[in-house]
Amino acid sequence: MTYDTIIIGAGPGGLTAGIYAMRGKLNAICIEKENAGGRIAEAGIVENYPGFEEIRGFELAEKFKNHAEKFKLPIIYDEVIKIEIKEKPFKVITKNSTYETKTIVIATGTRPKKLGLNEDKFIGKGVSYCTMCDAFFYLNKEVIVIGRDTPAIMSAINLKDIAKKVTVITDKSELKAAEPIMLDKLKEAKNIEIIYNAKPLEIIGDEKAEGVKILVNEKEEIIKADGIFISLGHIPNTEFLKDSGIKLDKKGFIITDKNCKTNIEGIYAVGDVRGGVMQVAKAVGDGCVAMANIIKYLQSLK
Ligand SMILES: Cc1cc2nc3c(=O)[nH]c(=O)nc-3n(C[C@H](O)[C@H](O)[C@H](O)COP(=O)(O)OP(=O)(O)OC[C@H]3O[C@@H](n4cnc5c(N)ncnc54)[C@H](O)[C@@H]3O)c2cc1C
Repeated sequence: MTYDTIIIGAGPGGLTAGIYAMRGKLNAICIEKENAGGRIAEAGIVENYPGFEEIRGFELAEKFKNHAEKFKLPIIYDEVIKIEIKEKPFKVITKNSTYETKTIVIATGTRPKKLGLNEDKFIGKGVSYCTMCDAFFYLNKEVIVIGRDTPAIMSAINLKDIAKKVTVITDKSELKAAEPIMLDKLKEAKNIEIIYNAKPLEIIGDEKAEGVKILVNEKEEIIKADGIFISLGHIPNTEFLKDSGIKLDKKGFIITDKNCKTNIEGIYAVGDVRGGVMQVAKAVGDGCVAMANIIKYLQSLK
């Protein structure tokens, strides 16, 4: 069987594309390797997705999944390991099967670059990878940003007007910014302190993160804070596209046009995997735009 469309990834972007596909009466499936709902399930409270003044991340993820299921989007739990697009129909190859399709939506999101220390047990308990999402929980409190260059600078700038104090810990001897104006903002802020050449050794705390142990000037030190933001950047989940022919930028994000179309006719990318702003509202908007264009494209084939 050849599907009209296969959506890879069941996060907010993929599930929105799925809802539009089912309402457009396409023969569609969505393939998800972990949990339908995507990364928003990792968020504590979400306060910036319109229509929901305050909702827990996992509840919003569940709502996206239930909404797609209401329109009978089939979600297949499997991991896509390769796509073959040189000939039509395209082939989507998973660990367990091979599917044929006229169009593809890539909605595989990103994963955060990790510190590689003991941070996993503190996620949602004082450790976050997302200032845009979680800064407000540290209103008038002290926070640490661990990172390098633009991601760390952006996090510190996002936090400086909310937190009482921001301590940036970096293992570099300087921070390089994508735009020099960012460095001006960093220097102007009276509540940002930067500790250079500092190697993070361990997040400290029992139930909740309480600070970071660092090695600086050959001495171990503990920097205490109410919250810790890890800002080392994001890694797009695009390894399975290696050698596929789909154009990626130098960081591995998928290059698209304003309609979310990749360099290949019939193949679209939505949400975080396109880079730029990484928020649910954008992923949902992309899912809608991509599927509306796929529906037009499929009609043009008739
Ligand atoms: C802790 C945290 C808090 C956040 N808070 C907010 C917030 O308050 N507000 C906000 O707007 N945004 C927030 N975000 C960001 C938001 O979660 C993302 O912008 C959004 O989930 C992106 O949706 P997406 O569909 O592009 O990708 P994702 O949600 O990342 O979904 C991608 C899906 O693809 C699947 N997948 C990946 N590779 C494959 C493969 N090879 N085969 C099959 N499936 C695959 C993944 O398992 C995943 O389910 C937060 C993120 C985090 C981590």
